[in-house]
Amino acid sequence: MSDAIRLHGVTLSHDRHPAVHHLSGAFEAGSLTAIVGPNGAGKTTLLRAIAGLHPVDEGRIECPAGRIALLPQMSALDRSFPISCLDVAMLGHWRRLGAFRSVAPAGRAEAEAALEAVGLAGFARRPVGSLSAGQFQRLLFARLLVQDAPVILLDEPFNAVDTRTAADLLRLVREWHGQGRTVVAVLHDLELVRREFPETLLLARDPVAWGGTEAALAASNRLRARMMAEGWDASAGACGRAA
Ligand SMILES: Nc1ncnc2c1ncn2[C@@H]1O[C@H](COP(=O)(O)OP(=O)(O)OP(=O)(O)O)[C@@H](O)[C@H]1O
Repeated sequence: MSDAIRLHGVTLSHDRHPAVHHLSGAFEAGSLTAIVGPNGAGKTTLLRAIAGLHPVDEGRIECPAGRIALLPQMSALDRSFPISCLDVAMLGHWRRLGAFRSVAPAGRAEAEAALEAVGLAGFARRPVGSLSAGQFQRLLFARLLVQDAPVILLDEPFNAVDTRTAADLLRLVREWHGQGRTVVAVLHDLELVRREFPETLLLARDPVAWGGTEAALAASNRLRARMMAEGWDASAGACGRAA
C-alpha cells in the first residue's frame, strides 16, 4: 500500500461546529509537509482525523491504516501517570504487538536504543513525571522511533523546547524524510517551515494554499488566512456547500 494520505472533500467538526471545511489534496508518499495557520484553524483536528482519532463528517480520508504514528501536542498529555521512560518508549511497540503481548528482549533493546538516540541514555527507569518539557518531548520522539511507522504526524513538535532540543529533534525529522517516510508537522514558526519543509498546507478552516512552501506562504495567502480567521463565527453551524 502507498504511504500517501489523500483527502477527498473532507469536513470535520466539533459539536456540529465545523473545524475543517471541504479539504481536498494529498500528502504524497515520502513528502515532508508543514501545516500552518492561525489558532483555531483546524490543524490539530485534521491530524487527529488522519490518525483515525476524530470522525470525518463529510468526504473521505485515504491513508495507510495502522501505519501512522501521531505525536500529540505536549500540552494535551497527562504526565502524572506513574510510568517509566522505558515503558513509554516501549508503548511504541503496541500497535504491532497488541495490548496483551509482552515485549520481547529485542523490543526492549530497541526502546533502549531509541532513548539513547534522543539523548536520554540513562533515563530508562526515570518516572515520566520527573522530566522537563524538553526531555519529555525527546521521550515522545523515542516512542515514535520505536513505532517505526512509514507515516508520521507531528503536532507542534518543537513547542516549549529549547533550541538545542529543537535542533536534535529536527535532525530526526530530517532523517525520517531521508528514509522516505511521509512526514506532516503542524508548526507556527514560518522561518523554520521555509527553511526545512518543502511543502506547506496553509489552513484557515478552509484550505488557503497547498503546495510548494514559498508559494503557499506568499504574503497574499497569509493575509487571506488572517482575514478568514478574523471573520470566524465560533457558533456557526455546518455550511450546506457540497464538497
Ligand atoms: N474538544 C473540542 N470540543 C469543542 N471544540 C473544539 C475541541 N477541540 C477543538 N475545538 C474547536 O475546533 C476548532 C479547531 O481547533 P484545532 O485545535 O483543530 O485548531 P488548531 O489550528 O490546531 O489551533 P491551535 O493553533 O490553537 O493549536 C477551534 O475553534 C476549537 O475551539
